[in-house]
Amino acid sequence: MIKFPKPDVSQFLKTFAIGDFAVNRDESQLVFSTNLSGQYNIWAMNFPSTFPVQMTFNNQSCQGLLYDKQGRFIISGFDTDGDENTQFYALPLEGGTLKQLVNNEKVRNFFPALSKDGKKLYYSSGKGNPSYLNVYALDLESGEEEKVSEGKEAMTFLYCFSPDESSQLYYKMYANTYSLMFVRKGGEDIYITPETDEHHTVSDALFVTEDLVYLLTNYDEDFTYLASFDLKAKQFTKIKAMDKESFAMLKYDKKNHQLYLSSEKGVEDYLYKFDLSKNEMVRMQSPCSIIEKMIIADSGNLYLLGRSAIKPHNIYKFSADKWESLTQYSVPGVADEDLVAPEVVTYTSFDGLEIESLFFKAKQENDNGEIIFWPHGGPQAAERKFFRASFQFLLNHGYSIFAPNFRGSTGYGHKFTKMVEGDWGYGPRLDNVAALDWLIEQGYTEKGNILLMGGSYGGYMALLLHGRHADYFKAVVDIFGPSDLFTFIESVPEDWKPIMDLWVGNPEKDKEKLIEFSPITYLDGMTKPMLVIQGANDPRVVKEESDQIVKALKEKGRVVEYMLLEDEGHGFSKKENEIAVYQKILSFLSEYTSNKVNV
Ligand SMILES: CC(=O)N[C@@H](C)C(=O)N[C@@H](C)C(=O)O
Repeated sequence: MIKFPKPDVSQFLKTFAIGDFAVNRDESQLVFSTNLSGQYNIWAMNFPSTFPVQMTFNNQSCQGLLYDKQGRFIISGFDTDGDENTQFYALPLEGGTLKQLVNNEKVRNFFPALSKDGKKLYYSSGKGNPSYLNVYALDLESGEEEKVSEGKEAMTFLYCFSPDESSQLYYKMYANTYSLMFVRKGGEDIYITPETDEHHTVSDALFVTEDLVYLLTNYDEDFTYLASFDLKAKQFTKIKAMDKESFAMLKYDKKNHQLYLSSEKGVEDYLYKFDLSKNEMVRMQSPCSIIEKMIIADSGNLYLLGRSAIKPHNIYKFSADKWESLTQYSVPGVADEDLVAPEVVTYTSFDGLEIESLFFKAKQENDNGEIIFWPHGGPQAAERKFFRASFQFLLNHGYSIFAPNFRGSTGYGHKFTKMVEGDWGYGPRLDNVAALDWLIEQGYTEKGNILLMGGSYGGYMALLLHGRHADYFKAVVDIFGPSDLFTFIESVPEDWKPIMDLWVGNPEKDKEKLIEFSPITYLDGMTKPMLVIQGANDPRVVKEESDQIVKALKEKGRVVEYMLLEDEGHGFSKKENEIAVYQKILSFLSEYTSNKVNV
């Protein structure tokens, strides 16, 4: 028999991803945004065939994908090379040429929604109100546009319509941990959680009838539960909570009068069905450990986008009590047994707080004894059991990866998530230091021998840990991390600015704290070799955040390499760039470890 060579490690980076999807009403077509051609485009499956057909060729990732309710066209949002200034387009069902509908240059537009007759496109936009957003209705026949709502006090989005479109649900975001929803009905705004000064969130909601809304909220609780709001009686009712789980997504199956819910519990998601007639919650088997989107068709069929630790993005269909995988994405040429699933470990932090973490241990035959310490981004997010091609690539090269869900992470209750607010650089930093000490105590590594890498808030934490605790590390990779909290606060998108005081701090009132928490304060401590990676169009952590730390370190004569990607934003959306970035990281890491590889 022919003996084939081991898979080329660059194959890990040739795994495709799916950003979004939509299904038309009669389920004859499904469209999805994927990088199958190396760059993100929209592709379709024209059922019964599941063979993917390319629909767009503009090579941009898509934000917002929906069908006209009568199935005549598709609406899609695209930005330009990661600038997040999303504009909306119509796309014919057979694909091809896009027709631009919304062109608010250099403006952020969000959440497209179509009227039932498909004549009006509603969207939330920074146009005329960059901090709090306005909602516009564009008449697709006449091209005339009217402002239907003006955001005040907080970023305000149109969320969805009632069945006869006479009322709308609006989402008002004061912070990641403080977001309310209200129904606009007959000129009145009716909040769907009881009035309180206590911060809480409404993370999803929908109309089941004109007068009945179901919602997910943590009002008066730490974890998010299912509740209802009766618009006639103005009555809020708690319906169902699950122990230490937060419901995250809610969908209504009208045909079977039931709800589908996803819930977050630490590093994985669960899937539930709630029978509205019997008030009964049943846990379902899920095809993946992380659920990213669900759509319920009129027939009651459930479509789900998700991924697992060793399985990349796929779209699944649940019909007649069976799951079917509509896409077949996997790591090309790599067997499941060559991929690494993480172990879930818990350690105790400096003040007794328990921190759950994912530990990806390189397979014995690949293990080079090196550990990469990975603080995640967000920070109000978490490292979870989702496939990352970059992790599998590094694991295959022998690097183990440790990723702690330090205080501030999601998935452990509202109080835990709030712990990072106004405390970017103390508690979370010491949770990371406790993780480093745990790794050393357990004999996995030694002080001074650890590789440090993170993106965004994780990049910020990598810089801060480097500046204040350099003795743990031998090399550091910062991927678009804020380096100075004062310049970061000033340069974020306008619609983030109202949340900055609570989230990060106020430059005047919290001046001392922001100096203490800014990595740039600790330049003298940053003595280890460093690689900085940045997308030139990143609107969240702008290029200047990386430019200034690189310049300051170079002036001090430190070893620092800088990789700038001209056509990327807050992430690497183009395969060619993604491969170049991780090849660069690999060669950088191997230069500072005993492990020499040819790349
Ligand atoms: C407002 C907010 O929480 N934004 C996050 C999703 C985000 O983009 N944070 C950056 C700083 C990151 O860490 O990714």
